[in-house]
Amino acid sequence: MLSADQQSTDSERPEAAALPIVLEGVEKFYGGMQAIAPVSLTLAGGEAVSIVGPSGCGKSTLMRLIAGLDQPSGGEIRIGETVVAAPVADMGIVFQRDLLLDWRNVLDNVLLPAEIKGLQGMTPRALELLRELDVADFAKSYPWQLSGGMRQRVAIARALLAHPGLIFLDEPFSALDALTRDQMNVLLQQVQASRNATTLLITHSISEAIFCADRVIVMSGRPGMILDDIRVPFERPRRLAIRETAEFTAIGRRIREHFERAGDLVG
Ligand SMILES: Nc1ncnc2c1ncn2[C@@H]1O[C@H](COP(=O)(O)OP(=O)(O)OP(=O)(O)O)[C@@H](O)[C@H]1O
Repeated sequence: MLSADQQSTDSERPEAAALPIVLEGVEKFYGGMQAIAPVSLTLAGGEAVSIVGPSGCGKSTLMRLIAGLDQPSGGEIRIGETVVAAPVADMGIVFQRDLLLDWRNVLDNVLLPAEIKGLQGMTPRALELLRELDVADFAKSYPWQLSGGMRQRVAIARALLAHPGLIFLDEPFSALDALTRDQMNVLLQQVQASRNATTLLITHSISEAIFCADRVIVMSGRPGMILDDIRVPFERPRRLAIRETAEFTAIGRRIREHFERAGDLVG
């Protein structure tokens, strides 16, 4: 017999519709300092987009503006038909620091957004996500018992819990060792491929930006502006071996040349 928790329906909601994101002349000043020069950009619903650029060029600022966590100094951001003026409800977000609560076990960490939003019966959904991210065996463990890669898997599960139509990832893997980061890149593109969410990934890694995205936006040093917008042609699911192909290498070279020209080095 199902428990009361399992009988509820929030857990079975369909994936949210993937929404397009439109930026028109978006700029940001902090005091007299221009962090972002006017940026215009359209992300199609369901598109997986990476933003790569030198440190301090405004990548995180841009993501915060799109997520409604900060307001632009000029221009407009729309998600679907709605102008962003407050934190966006339909989003899952993953940061470099996983922000897991050490006193809650893994399952309860994943369920935290459901508690905050008052969603009922999300335990089956949370367990299903932990299975998808290959950490179900650790559902009753505490974050401090997990490796960095496992913690980020849990953070991704938490971000996906409420079926978000938008997934934002701000340098999610930059604290991980190289091998774990490769595994997480494969996992992320699997997660993207099996969902219909618009995904924005911020990264310093050119290789990660290409591997995980349908499109790479290259930003200049501060004030951040768009230098290039590159379509990534590889089919999904992707294997790490595509990084050795001439096509992948050529995209990497094209991105690197922007930074070499400007004197910025990116990993
Ligand atoms: N709340 C703030 N108040 C004042 N200045 C800020 C604030 N947030 C960011 N900045 C400044 O705006 C610029 C862009 O910062 P942002 O964090 O968006 O860059 P980034 O490209 O994400 O950098 P990194 O790759 O190093 O994380 C930086 O010069 C930063 O110091």
